[in-house]
Amino acid sequence: MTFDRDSIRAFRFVRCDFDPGTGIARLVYAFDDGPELVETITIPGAPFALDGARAQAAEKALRSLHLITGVSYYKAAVPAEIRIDSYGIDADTAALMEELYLNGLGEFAYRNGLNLHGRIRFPASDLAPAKADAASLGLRRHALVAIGGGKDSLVSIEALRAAGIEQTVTWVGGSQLIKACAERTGLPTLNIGRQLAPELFEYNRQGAYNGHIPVTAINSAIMVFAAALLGADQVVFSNERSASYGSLIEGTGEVNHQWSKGWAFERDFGGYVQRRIAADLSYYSLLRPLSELAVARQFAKTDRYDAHFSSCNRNFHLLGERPASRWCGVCPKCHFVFLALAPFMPKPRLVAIFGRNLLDDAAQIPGYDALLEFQNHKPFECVGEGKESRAAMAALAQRPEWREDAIVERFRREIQPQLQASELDIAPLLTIDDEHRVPPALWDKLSAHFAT
Ligand SMILES: CC(=O)N[C@H]1[C@@H](OP(=O)(O)OP(=O)(O)OC[C@H]2O[C@@H](n3ccc(=O)[nH]c3=O)[C@H](O)[C@@H]2O)O[C@H](CO)[C@@H](O)[C@@H]1O[C@H](C)C(=O)N[C@@H](C)C(=O)N[C@@H](CCC(=O)O)C(=O)O
Ligand SMILES: Nc1ncnc2c1ncn2[C@@H]1O[C@H](COP(=O)(O)OP(=O)(O)OP(=O)(O)O)[C@@H](O)[C@H]1O
Repeated sequence: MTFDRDSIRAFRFVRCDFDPGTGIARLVYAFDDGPELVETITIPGAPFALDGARAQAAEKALRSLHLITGVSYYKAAVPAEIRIDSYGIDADTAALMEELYLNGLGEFAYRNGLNLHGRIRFPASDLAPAKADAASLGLRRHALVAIGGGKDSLVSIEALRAAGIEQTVTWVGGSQLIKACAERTGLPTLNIGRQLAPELFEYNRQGAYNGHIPVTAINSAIMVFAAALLGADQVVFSNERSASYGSLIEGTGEVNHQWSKGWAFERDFGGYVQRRIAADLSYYSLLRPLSELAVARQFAKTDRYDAHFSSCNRNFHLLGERPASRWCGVCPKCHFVFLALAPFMPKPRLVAIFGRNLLDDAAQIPGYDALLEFQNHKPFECVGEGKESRAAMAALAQRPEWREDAIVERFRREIQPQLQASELDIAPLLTIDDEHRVPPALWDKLSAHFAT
């Protein structure tokens, strides 16, 4: 099996199918006439018996999953042509996919020196069914809540618990760390299986293009498919408002590593689900109105997960080694989460979570400079905005227990004098925004919960 990315002309969505007897969905792709690349998704709870309307919604959710998950394979060669062999799509669907592939592969394109503008064209077909609003399926009031092992989803889970919403804590893939967090919630759990086509890893070894993909969009599409099968009316993510802002790169503009965690994706995909899959299925992020710092403040309210959670992405590789402890201590996410929690937690508790004090380690100065957007741009990672890092650091600079630690002391001496004091106030960054898709009745219950 040889892979020569430059000779490939077309990426093909070959077919997708779902076996209700086993709960296995098969998503099939190919480059030109090459081997079939088969990704499988396994939804626990089979056999599934679906009536006419639910079966139709599940089929539509399966197709959108097929289209979204294709991004992992398409990126290997980014050929000029995209073909869909076994079904048609309409202009609405094509537009959503073009938006997702272009923006979700923004960091990938930047790092590979590729210009994808005008290149990604999903073929809208005349054979696609006429545009029709999706029906309501009479889904039961139940939330499938995505859990990622980090602080954000745990904040949502506790908020939904406080609001009395029935929930199933749901994750994709085989992470033991996520499993441990999910079990710690004490709530019902659902672990969805996902196996990428193994040929992709071989293609990577042979020089395929590689880089970041919009993994939150993939997890979202998987969970919407699961909700349609299981009859739940809500898919809840925990993407904060800070995720909508990318890194500002000189000469390039904004590149957002976490584009599919941002508002534009949530708005457009959530609208698509209600328009095209099921009118009573809501996809939303419960934390959209909150900044990263506001989420950190919520997380600090309980120590229930201190010994279980980790936001360090090095835990989540499919292949290769994982860090020896839950926090590697040297990556942007470790840096940021330590800093974001510090204003809201007693110092001994925070140091016990990480096993060390990252703010008293001068070797971490370059990492913190990037977070502060000082002589560097925000890292390509899931971290808060530069203004949040600067405000958190300024708050610590006033605290006797933090101000002499190496990184805080250096911030006071070298960076703070160059900044406007008015921009370093933490309070305005903790305000609740009103741009979100949280169902109004739930938001009425939760806005007070999130305000302090
Ligand atoms: C864990 C991680 O950060 N992985 C990124 C890393 O991948 P790496 O090559 O080091 O190892 P693996 O994760 O084991 O993946 C092996 C290859 O598989 C391909 N692949 C994997 C998953 C997938 O859904 N599609 C794929 O095509 C890929 O070719 C891998 O090389 O570097 C990769 C290249 O930059 C990243 O794509 C890997 O990111 C994962 C997809 C991932 O799950 N990352 C999340 C921890 C993550 O970044 N979450 C974001 C959310 C933002 C968003 O939705 O865009 C975040 O926290 O910022
Ligand atoms: N394996 C997964 N399965 C399902 N959802 C996931 C998975 N990994 C991450 N998510 C979800 O994707 C969104 C973004 O993930 P992210 O890593 O930012 O959140 P987190 O793990 O909850 O918190 P943190 O930012 O502290 O890591 C969250 O809603 C999270 O629940």
